[in-house]
Amino acid sequence: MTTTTFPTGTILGYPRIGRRRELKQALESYWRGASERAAFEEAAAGVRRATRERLAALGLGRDDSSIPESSAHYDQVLDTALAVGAVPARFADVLDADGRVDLDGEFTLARGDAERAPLEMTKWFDTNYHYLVPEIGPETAFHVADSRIAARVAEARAEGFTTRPVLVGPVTLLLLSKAEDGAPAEFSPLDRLADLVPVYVEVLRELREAGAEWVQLDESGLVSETLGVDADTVLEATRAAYAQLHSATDRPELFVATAYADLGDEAFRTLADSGVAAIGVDLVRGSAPSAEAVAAAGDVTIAAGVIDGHNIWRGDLAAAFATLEELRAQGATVAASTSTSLQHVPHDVADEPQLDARLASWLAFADQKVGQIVTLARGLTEGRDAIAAELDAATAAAEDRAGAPGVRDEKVRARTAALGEKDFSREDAEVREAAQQTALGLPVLPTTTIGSFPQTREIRVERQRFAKGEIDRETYDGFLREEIARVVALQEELGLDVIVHGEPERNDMVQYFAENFDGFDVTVNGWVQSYGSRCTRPSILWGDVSRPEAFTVPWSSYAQSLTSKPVKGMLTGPVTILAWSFVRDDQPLGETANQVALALRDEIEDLETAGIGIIQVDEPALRELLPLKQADQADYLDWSVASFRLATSGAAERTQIHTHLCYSEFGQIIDAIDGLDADVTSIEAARSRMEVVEDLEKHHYARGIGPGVYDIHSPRVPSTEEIEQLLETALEGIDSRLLWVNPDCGLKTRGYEETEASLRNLVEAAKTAREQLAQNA
Ligand code: MET
Ligand SMILES: [Zn+2]
Repeated sequence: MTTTTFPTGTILGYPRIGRRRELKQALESYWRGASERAAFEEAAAGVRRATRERLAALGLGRDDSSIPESSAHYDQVLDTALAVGAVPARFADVLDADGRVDLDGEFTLARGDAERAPLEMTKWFDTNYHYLVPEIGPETAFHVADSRIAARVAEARAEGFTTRPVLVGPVTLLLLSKAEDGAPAEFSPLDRLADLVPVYVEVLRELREAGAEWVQLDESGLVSETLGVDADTVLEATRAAYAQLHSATDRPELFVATAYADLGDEAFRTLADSGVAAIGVDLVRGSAPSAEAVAAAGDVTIAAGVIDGHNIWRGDLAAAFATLEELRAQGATVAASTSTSLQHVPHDVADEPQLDARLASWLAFADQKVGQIVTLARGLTEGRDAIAAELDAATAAAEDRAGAPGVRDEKVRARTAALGEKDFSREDAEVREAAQQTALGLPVLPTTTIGSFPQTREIRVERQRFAKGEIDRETYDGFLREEIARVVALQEELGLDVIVHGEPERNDMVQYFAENFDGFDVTVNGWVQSYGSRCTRPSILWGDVSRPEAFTVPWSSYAQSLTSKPVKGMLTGPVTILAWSFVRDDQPLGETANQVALALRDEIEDLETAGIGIIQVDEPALRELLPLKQADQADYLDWSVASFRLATSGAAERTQIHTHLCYSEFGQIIDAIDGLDADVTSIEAARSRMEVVEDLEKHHYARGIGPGVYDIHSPRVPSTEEIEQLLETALEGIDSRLLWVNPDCGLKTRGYEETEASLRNLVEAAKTAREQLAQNA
């Protein structure tokens, strides 16, 4: 057994897609068949190497386990699942005769193939990162199926580093898993803990052999109250798992990291009692363990997550250091850490030279945060005086930010202050339904799409050329209008009932709004991994928000001018704009949400005036921001639902307000969805095979609803029969008068060939279902 001390400063993880998204390029080129496996492996290794070198250059130690080995080709949950052989029966063939899985097997699980849907994807805690959901049943044969994490440790070792491998811990892995299809109703993946932990013991031995002195086991499952298992059961599982891991020989020291919410004394003590050597706590979202818990914890190291891993503000460094000193004064062994992995923030503020220098001085991306950790660690070793200059500089930046122009806009403040109850509600739903039926005259089971059409290479090229000034605004707008005309014509040819303009003018559904609202700035290189090779570039919401002028109206009205069918205007809702941006942390989110809502309300008014009869306000992130603690959820749902209603309730009765939410687990927030009071709601359902219908039925959901019948996350074309089947399932729980027929989400990541084929099948399936309904009537 090793007895190395825990590093004084560390981070829980680092962005892994590469500073210039090198891993994304490598993945997509491999998937396209444009590069060989060896070239892919080489590129992935290059990203890992660059990361280690960068972190060492920023001041983390090469050989003290402070650098996490947190890379993953596709997803860290998948990596851990593969390491312990959590491969569902429907993918049994990806295992070779020795029970091992290779790179292509990994991608089959992640992306599916012609016969099989991939593993389901869902949000990682309350972030916009999506992990692949392992499917575990009573028969899942856990075994070491893959040793890549150990291989990465060895690879680092060969390059002169002692890094700290990161795995999802056993309790969290099971909490985040779903029961495999066909498992008995009472089965819960956590039932398999006793079978799983021995495989972790083997993995730990491999890691030790590869040279790891510490291992990080991510157990954020311990902080969440939204995973459907009660706290006592989780603590009991934790006790059992870590007693066993602790008693294993030939293993690295155990660092259990938790993040995204308060760990709480009880869970902290459970971990400390089990003998783990270091515990990570999120002190941005949660509070430090109590003095008693610290005193009782013996010599466990507390990795105090004082630097926000989930947002980009430079923050109050002096307060962070004071927190560390306070813990230390209580007798704790303390290390400075980030509150979460830095995978949620971009690489480097220095990559954004276009940003206003003043704004830039308020920010810290991953590399700046590593710098802050190194500073705090130095303070812990050398004393506060040694870092006084850095602490003062951060304080000065925070003061500058508080008084900067635009951070407060009195006009915006006056408007939110004057809001009253009537600004949050519409006419009764039945009244609206009648008015809309008259205005729109849609058939039963109306077909539509979620908004975006494929963003072709051509669109991206033209956008680039416009951004670079190679073509003028008029030429670019002309190109976009042609694109819209093409997409409208295609939808008419396919026979869709409600038409969209296709969103070619938007590079991103949030950034587009950030660009057109005051109070935001956007980045150029600020990519953050969303899932697999997909990245988004969150905007920075730093000031009071307002809308200078109408901006979606010209596109929607142009589309409407081309067709007699209704065109659906397309906006992104306030909660999603907040969730997918880096949001100011100096006022309650609810206040910021209302500012965004008013800006959207202005746009809705203008769309209506321009003759747009259907307006969709997307809120795919509504579930994402749901607090992990039950005690905080009611307040969140109150302000988030209110902001949507504030945005939409100015609409006339005859205007049909749609909303769209993707990602499952709707049962948890169905009251809130109902509370949005949208006339029609489209949700993701194809991948989870319409599980959501049961929730809707139980809830007696009474307004328009479109559970997705076409999974747009993979290039697979669903057959007409398959869609008919899904519609049949939907009709078992949903009144035909309320059911809409649509894909799970927007089509922008898809190619035209598969999109056309899929939509053709969708329209065909709707037709058949309509005929059946007519026959049965
Ligand atoms: C992630 S939700 C996407 C909704 C958007 N209207 C689109 O179709 O792309
Ligand atoms: Zn969506």
